[in-house]
Amino acid sequence: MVKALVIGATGYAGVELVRLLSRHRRVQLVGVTSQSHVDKPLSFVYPHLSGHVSLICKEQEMLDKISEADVVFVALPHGYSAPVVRKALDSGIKVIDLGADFRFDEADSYEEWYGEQHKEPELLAISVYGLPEVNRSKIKEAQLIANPGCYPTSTLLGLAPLVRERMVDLNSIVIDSKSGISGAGRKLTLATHFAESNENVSAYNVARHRHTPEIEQELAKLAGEKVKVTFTPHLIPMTRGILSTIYASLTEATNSDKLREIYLDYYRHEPFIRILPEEQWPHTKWVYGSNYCDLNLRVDHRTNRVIVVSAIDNLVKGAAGQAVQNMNLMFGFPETEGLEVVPVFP
Ligand SMILES: NC(=O)C1=CN([C@@H]2O[C@H](COP(=O)(O)OP(=O)(O)OC[C@H]3O[C@@H](n4cnc5c(N)ncnc54)[C@H](OP(=O)(O)O)[C@@H]3O)[C@@H](O)[C@H]2O)C=CC1
Ligand SMILES: CC(=O)N[C@@H](CCC(=O)OP(=O)(O)O)C(=O)O
Repeated sequence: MVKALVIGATGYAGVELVRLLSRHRRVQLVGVTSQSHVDKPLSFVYPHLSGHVSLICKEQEMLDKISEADVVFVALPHGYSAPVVRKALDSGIKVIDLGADFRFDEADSYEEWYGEQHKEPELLAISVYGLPEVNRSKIKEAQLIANPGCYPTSTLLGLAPLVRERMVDLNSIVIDSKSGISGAGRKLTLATHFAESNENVSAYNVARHRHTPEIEQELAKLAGEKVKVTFTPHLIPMTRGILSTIYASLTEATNSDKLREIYLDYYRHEPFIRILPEEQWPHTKWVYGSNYCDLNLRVDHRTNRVIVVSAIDNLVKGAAGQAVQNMNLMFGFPETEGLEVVPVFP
């Protein structure tokens, strides 16, 4: 059994990790931490866990527990992971960080887009960007995984085959994404207030969302050259899910059938990627609660552009599920272990 600790278990990403890990046959949860619910049972803070998880929330400083863990999941707001990650790595424990702290190759990019100094810049050299469909072999050897952001996950999986094959103009990519409210975490804010978010759709952080450089960095690795994208996120009144609609100009005339074949081939061994039948366009409800990323695409011959649509559950493939998938790879478990759930519908 692998012993796991979840730091920040009382957040939406952390509690989703606890839900998945509580059913994982090869994992024993040995500790959960919280900032504001110390000494309360986690199942009191989140009653849906009653009867499944009996752990008491501890304060993060109680990291002496760390010595008995084999893996530590960190689900803290960005900027807070670094000291925990350092401590775990120094104790020889593998780390999967769900925040943004270790996603960039360069500390300068983090500092520019997150507006604060990086606290452990030297660890960036050993962190592996945890997108299994792209980085599987590196993940297997990693000590530190930077779990991708939810918007980048939906976008990169939608674009990887086209960008790796250089079938699109790398300066023409436009990404329009819509996220459910849980993407903003459990903390209360005006933007996520019911009266202000219900029956409302709005764009935010236009031309300056912090996931833009993350998407560009990973696309550049696939393409072998710099990529600049236009990325616009929207908040929409649903609980979970991200739908990304991606537009790009084709470098050569091609047709939808040919591109579909490329996608089917590229993802043929991927357990969590579903290329939908021709007339079915991804719905967030079709992936709800699951680790799937549903994709479909079509060529618009009038404009010679391809349109790719991608749907994930932001808390599963966009966070906790992907983290479990990464843990499975790091420990040599079957990649789908603990993640074989049928999406909840309707
Ligand atoms: N929500 C999502 O869809 C996704 C989130 N992520 C990432 O996961 C991480 C967690 O996000 P999310 O779960 O949404 O956020 P939440 O706000 O829901 O949870 C944050 C967690 O961190 C704890 N915490 C907050 N501030 C501090 C602090 N100063 N010191 C120690 N602990 C603290 C909270 O404790 P308490 O509850 O006790 O206050 C809680 O457990 C973030 O880095 C986020 O970027 C990644 C992908 C998707
Ligand atoms: C709706 C909403 O607010 N979404 C968050 C993205 C959440 C996320 O997963 O991003 P990280 O993993 O990088 O934190 C945002 O736009 O910042």
